[in-house]
Amino acid sequence: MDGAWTAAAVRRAEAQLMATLPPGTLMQRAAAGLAAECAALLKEQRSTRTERAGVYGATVTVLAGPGDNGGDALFAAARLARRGARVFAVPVMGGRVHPVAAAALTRAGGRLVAESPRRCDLLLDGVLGIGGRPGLPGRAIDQLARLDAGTVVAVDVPSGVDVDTGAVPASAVTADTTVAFGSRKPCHVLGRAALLTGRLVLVDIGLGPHLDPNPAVRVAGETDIAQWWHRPGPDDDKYTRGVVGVAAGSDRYPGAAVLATAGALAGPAGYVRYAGGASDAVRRSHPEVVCTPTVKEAGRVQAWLAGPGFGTDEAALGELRSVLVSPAPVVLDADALTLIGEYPSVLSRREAPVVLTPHDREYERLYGSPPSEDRGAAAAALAKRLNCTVLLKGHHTVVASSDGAVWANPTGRPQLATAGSGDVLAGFMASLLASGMDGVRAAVAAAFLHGRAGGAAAAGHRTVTASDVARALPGAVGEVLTAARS
Ligand SMILES: NC(=O)C1=CN([C@@H]2O[C@H](COP(=O)(O)OP(=O)(O)OC[C@H]3O[C@@H](n4cnc5c(N)ncnc54)[C@H](O)[C@@H]3O)[C@@H](O)[C@H]2O)[C@@H](O)CC1
Ligand SMILES: Nc1ncnc2c1ncn2[C@@H]1O[C@H](COP(=O)(O)OP(=O)(O)O)[C@@H](O)[C@H]1O
Ligand SMILES: [K+]
Repeated sequence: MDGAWTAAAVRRAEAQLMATLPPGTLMQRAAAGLAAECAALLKEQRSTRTERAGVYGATVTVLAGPGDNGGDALFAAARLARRGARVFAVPVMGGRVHPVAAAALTRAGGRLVAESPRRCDLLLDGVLGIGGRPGLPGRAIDQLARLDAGTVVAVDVPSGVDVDTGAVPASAVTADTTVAFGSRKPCHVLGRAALLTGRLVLVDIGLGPHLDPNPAVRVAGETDIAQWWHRPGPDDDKYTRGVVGVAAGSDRYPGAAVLATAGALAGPAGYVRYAGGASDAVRRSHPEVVCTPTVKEAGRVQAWLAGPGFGTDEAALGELRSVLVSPAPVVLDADALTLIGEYPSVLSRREAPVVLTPHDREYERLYGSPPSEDRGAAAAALAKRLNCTVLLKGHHTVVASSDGAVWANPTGRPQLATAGSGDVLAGFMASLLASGMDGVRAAVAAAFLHGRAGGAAAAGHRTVTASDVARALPGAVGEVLTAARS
């Protein structure tokens, strides 16, 4: 399991590490990694001035703030200047810059200027790092507005974001690449700041052994998911692999039933039962699913999904109650969330795990106000209040457990925002629960694999439908299980 650490946690780890090293070592490690990444980017890109790719002759502009973040940027720029780049550094906070790094840059042939050429091949954002408060100084805003950069590289974090929460309450840099030192920070994986981060490159400066083993935000990878996955063995049968029940869809919305069962079929459970008013449509699309009209007639299952497209009337409320009296873990999505918002008491006295999967509007129905920009805290607050696991959907989906642990999903892309894609996710997650995975892991793994499937389905900029995502799920599962073995 990987993670993201707050500014304070990074500083504690840095202090421990720095005590073992000669002064300036860490900044040189950071600058060397940053310069290497910039050189690689310049090799991929033809300079607008020289029409040649590479560091030599490329124009590099540095926006330099007053602290060590500016220091990293200036030391890295000095390395590029030594390799023949034309470097212009613009101090953006009243002329205050890291003095030793600025001297290194000028020695290497770079220039400190009040204004750089309007066009540059690479813009280094060294305005603010983990010492930054949200927002940018006015001079940085002006420079960003006038510069035309081939590529924007943020040093450690995109300046202006709230490093610890991923909120972006004021102006901030939009980076193509962010080169982070030592560890991820929450702004790289949460909220709008994660979008401004662009591609994330981690430079190892030796911090790992000094970081708190409990990161502020957890980030699952292929190895975690492969470890959690229940692989069928020779003694398994369809029942021991888990039976998943899907209470979704209706005469009016048969599609939700078809998509939710498609998601469930892509998971590890051995048997999918469907309960609801869309049996004909489900049977036509998925002959392997066993259908009944109601939850009570469905028999025993190891996990339920309830909600997508099943309506919010009395009958739907009755079906939701039937699901919630079963001792099995449940995923509640879509209409079930609306019903929970109206009748929160249906969740009381429930002991088996519940995973709620709201998007922002559903969150508001459940919590009474929209999620704050601190999406980790927002998901955790709802999870605590309702004593459930919460998967808060969005461009960077967040999972929170009722005890306050927050996970950020590293996969996914905007093409997943397509009607019915949430139904597929919910069905798939219920199958993970039925196979024996706990609520938090099922939510984290489902979001990860759903994002991967969306990515595979959208390869080559293809338009993606929810059915495409469902079809791509088994491939995404196979890829993750295979990668973790090799
Ligand atoms: N501490 C270390 O050993 C290392 C730190 N490194 C770099 O150091 C950075 C942190 O440097 P600093 O602690 O000097 O802090 P920053 O460079 O992030 O910020 C400098 C100062 O800017 C001012 N400031 C903050 N927010 C502002 C705002 N919104 N508007 C105007 N002024 C504002 C504050 O006075 C702050 O102390 C990291 O992000 C990383 O880039 C790396 O060199 C690796 C090693
Ligand atoms: N901008 C975005 N970028 C990436 N993924 C997104 C974005 N917006 C939504 N998603 C994902 O798309 C899915 C949409 O689910 P949902 O809103 O429930 O749709 P539906 O109800 O139509 O099935 C979720 O997995 C969500 O995380
Ligand atoms: K920065």
